[in-house]
Amino acid sequence: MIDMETKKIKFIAVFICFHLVALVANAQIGVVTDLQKLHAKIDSCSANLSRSRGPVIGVSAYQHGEGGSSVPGTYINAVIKAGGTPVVIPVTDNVGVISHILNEVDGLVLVGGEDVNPSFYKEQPVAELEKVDSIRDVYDLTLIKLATDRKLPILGICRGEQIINVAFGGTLYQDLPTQNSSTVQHRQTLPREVGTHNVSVVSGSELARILGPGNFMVNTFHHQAIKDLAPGFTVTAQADDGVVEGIESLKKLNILAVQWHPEGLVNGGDTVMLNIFKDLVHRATTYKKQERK
Ligand SMILES: N[C@@H](CCC(=O)NCCCC(=O)O)C(=O)O
Repeated sequence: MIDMETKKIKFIAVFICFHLVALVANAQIGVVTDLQKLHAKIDSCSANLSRSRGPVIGVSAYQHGEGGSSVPGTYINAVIKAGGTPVVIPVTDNVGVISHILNEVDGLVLVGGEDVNPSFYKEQPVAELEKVDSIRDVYDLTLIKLATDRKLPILGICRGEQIINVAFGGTLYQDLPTQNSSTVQHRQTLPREVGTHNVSVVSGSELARILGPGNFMVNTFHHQAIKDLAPGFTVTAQADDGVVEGIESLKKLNILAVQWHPEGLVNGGDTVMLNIFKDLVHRATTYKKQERK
């Protein structure tokens, strides 16, 4: 018969072990310049580290240099802080490669970048259209098609929100200042860790459940925005001038997107905006259990 005292000791022992594993799971090696010390640090991490990390989150990239791919570290760090395991998806037009990678991830982040070619929403380019990367457009649209075929959870950020809208039949203002001028500045010069304009989150939306209802100061780095909302989506946040700042899919799809950069605010210590990434990790964890068993 195990008496109460023994039960208490066992509970405390399990509690301490759990927190030790959680601490080790976030172990960072830091800067080491001696090979033996580096190997010792790696070995000191628990063998079951990979099992204690969260779902694998694919992160889209920019084309960089001669056919290279890159993504700002703020996106990567926000996924890690939220408990996910980020993997950068190389920019390629090889559908087999993208398909193979999406078979191995549990969620997807579509990051920011260049203007979307207006041909994808059947418009002629205006003079104020900025840099377009047609290979990046095809890559992002391929990611969206293959990810939604798999019912993968998606988080779109800035350009990511815009190209999701285009992918499902919506359109964009090609240049806000000339096509939808307002007093709200949508391109800040202050660092991305600083919010510079207000957004109102629509109560009853998933975004309101994630952030809480009401108003938030967000950062802003865009001159385009959603004009006609794609069918099957709803607006979840707007700036004071009515510019769409958040959308989410209705029913079947599993897509949430924002025009601002929560990863930049997270980089400045914003724990409320971290909840946007924690929501993606939660959705990815559910996907992993239900769709990839
Ligand atoms: N070109 C579009 C989208 C702008 C955008 O994604 N900005 C962020 C770039 C930096 C980053 O990826 O963090 C527009 O101007 O509206």
